Amino acid sequence: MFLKQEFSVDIEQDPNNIPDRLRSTDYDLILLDMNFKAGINDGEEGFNWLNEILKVDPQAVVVLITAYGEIDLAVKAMKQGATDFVLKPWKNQKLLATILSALQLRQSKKEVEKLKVTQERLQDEIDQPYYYFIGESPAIQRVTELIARVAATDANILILGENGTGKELVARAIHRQSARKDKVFISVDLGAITETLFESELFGHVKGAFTDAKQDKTGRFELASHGTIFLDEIGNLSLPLQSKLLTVLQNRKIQRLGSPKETSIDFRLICATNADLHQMVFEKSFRQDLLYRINTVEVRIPPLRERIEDIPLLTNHFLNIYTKKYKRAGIKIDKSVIAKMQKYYWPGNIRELQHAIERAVILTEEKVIQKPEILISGNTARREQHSPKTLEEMEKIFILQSLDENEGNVTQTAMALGMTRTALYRRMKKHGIQ
Ligand SMILES: Nc1ncnc2c1ncn2[C@@H]1O[C@H](COP(=O)(O)OP(=O)(O)OP(=O)(O)O)[C@@H](O)[C@H]1O
Repeated sequence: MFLKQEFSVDIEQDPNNIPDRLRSTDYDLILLDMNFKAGINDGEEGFNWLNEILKVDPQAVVVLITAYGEIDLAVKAMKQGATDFVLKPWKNQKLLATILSALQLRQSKKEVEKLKVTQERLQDEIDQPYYYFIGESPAIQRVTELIARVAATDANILILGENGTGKELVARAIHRQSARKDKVFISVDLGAITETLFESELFGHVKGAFTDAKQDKTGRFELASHGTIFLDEIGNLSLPLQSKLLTVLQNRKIQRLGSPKETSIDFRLICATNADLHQMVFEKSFRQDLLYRINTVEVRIPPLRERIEDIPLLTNHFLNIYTKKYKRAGIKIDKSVIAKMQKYYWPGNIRELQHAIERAVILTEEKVIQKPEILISGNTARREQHSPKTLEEMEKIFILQSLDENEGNVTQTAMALGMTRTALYRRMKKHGIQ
């Protein structure tokens, strides 16, 4: 009755029900009597139940209470994992003080648990090889400048681009240049989370919230506290999940599944998608209010085929990485092969280029790779599937095609195009063609 004035209290008369109760409810503290059978007062039962409790929840905070107290018993209790020991008859104020300090311990244990998970995430981050965002093309320069400008603000960012264009890399670059750089960067692939696990993954749950919820779980938003949360493939969210996410973004509060408590969270939001969200809004498959909430600034990353000037640079970058990794120092790629690579469509963008180079480094027996087949599987004419949007782009493609037909011979290409070699070189330089 006394404790009920301060706390929410469940009373259990039969200790045999303890394990079931612990599995279904997350108790902050257990006040455990030591003798349950008439005539037996050696406290052994109390010790047995203490062990059972700690088996179910090693983090449990248990205060033992008994009328038959001796120092020895108290010492034994603490050794076996009890948090404190209270003697009957108790003094209310003393009992309250004991309980409050035990609750503080419980809070600290929870904090430690959360920090452990955050620490693991940070370690994952540190273990990630740090790849610089490489590119000199005007298109990429514009992206780099935009990153620098928006990173310092806390604005919500939406990164748009085809698969493999470097959206996650850009998100990490924004985080690294922001005031939150010393805090955690949490990446969530929404495309990989099932509908049923969405809430539990993102917002967390408390023990017993559903059948498999055996432990409390910290959600990704809570983990991202004071840091950055990166929601990849946001275009894959179903409409009901979009509403749930919107509520969190509006209130900046989360509620763990099964918990009545709301927790305020401070995070910076970066989203990415390869889908055309504006079109999806038009088709009513993406909520307009959610789009407005996430796209304070939009960063568009152009596909690789629209910045072929970067191909030699990226090729060198990945060659460096993989020749080191596979101990194949000295492998080079012939210029003619690079020219062919610049004509390829690269549907998988930089990720495809990266994998192509890794594969080539593993497979090649030559010091200088002369055969484009080892790098590009498709036929280079696939570029034609992509219709140029500007005159500039058309000119570039035309020059590349002509160079291809003339097997890279600049004099013959210039003749075929009806221009001088110098004029052709000037144009090739402008378009970043090697
Ligand atoms: N400009 C770049 N410089 C160096 N490496 C890059 C660049 N852009 C992308 N990469 C590399 O290409 C790979 C794919 O990049 P990332 O995962 O960021 O792409 P994404 O657009 O997020 O892909 P998806 O849409 O499939 O999630 C990564 O290994 C990344 O390091």
